[in-house]
Amino acid sequence: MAESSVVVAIDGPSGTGKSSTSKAVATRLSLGFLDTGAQYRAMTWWMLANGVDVNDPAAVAAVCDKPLIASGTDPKAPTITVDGADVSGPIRSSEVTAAVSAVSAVPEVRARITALQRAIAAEEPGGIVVEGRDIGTTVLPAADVKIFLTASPEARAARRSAELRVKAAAEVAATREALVKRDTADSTRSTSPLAKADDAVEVDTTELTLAQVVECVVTLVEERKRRER
Ligand SMILES: Nc1ncnc2c1ncn2[C@@H]1O[C@H](COP(=O)(O)OP(=O)(O)OP(=O)(O)O)[C@@H](O)[C@H]1O
Ligand SMILES: Nc1ccn([C@@H]2O[C@H](COP(=O)(O)O)[C@@H](O)[C@H]2O)c(=O)n1
Repeated sequence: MAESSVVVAIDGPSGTGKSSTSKAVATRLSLGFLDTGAQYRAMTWWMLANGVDVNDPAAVAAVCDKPLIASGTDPKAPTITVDGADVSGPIRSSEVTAAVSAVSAVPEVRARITALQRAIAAEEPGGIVVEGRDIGTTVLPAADVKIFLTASPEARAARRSAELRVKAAAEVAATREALVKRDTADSTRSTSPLAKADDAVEVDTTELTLAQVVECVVTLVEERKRRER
């Protein structure tokens, strides 16, 4: 690890705080930030916009090299574009969220997006925080620091519901069900499933505030940098 450069991989299930933590850690340590879920969402958005049957892996594989997906890595203002158009809003729609696990399970999609992620990480000379599901296991197995965030399904559903301003008990329960369903699909696909790398540090965020999680990760990164000196 070069003195001034550090690569941090943050993985975990949905709603565990990967994006919020990664952005804050990257800002604190002046590193780049990459939201890899946004890239799978961008691919999914393009498939839906172009009438591709997302439940047909062969159809998805046949066209997944067509959209030009680009990510900006400033943690204070990350961007995601498809063929030059800003898709940061549309990729968060419920249609995209419901379809993304099917698209991200297609090996050809993963091969293309993994190559893109590695290229982006390599272009950040000062280092980067990359968050997703398979960063520590597959995309950047030599990352300097690997974190696997977890939280109970109840805590995650409560966080996501607060974000979406959902209050009714039935809607919170539906949010919980949707999170668990996506985690199950992401953990059981055959190519590069959601998994903790053997050398990742697991942080259960259920009872922690976001500030506490950020502090914990910054401490782990700084300890690693000290060991390297
Ligand atoms: N430790 C925490 N305590 C309370 N709320 C948190 C905590 N961490 C994150 N949050 C909130 O939970 C919500 C989900 O966080 P975030 O989007 O960072 O999770 P994620 O793991 O990246 O989710 P996804 O994988 O679905 O994109 C956000 O509203 C965020 O502000
Ligand atoms: N490294 C990754 C990151 C994400 N995915 C897939 O994208 C979906 C959306 O991710 P969010 O973080 O935006 O919720 C996720 O459910 C996975 O299907 C992935 O496969 N690998």
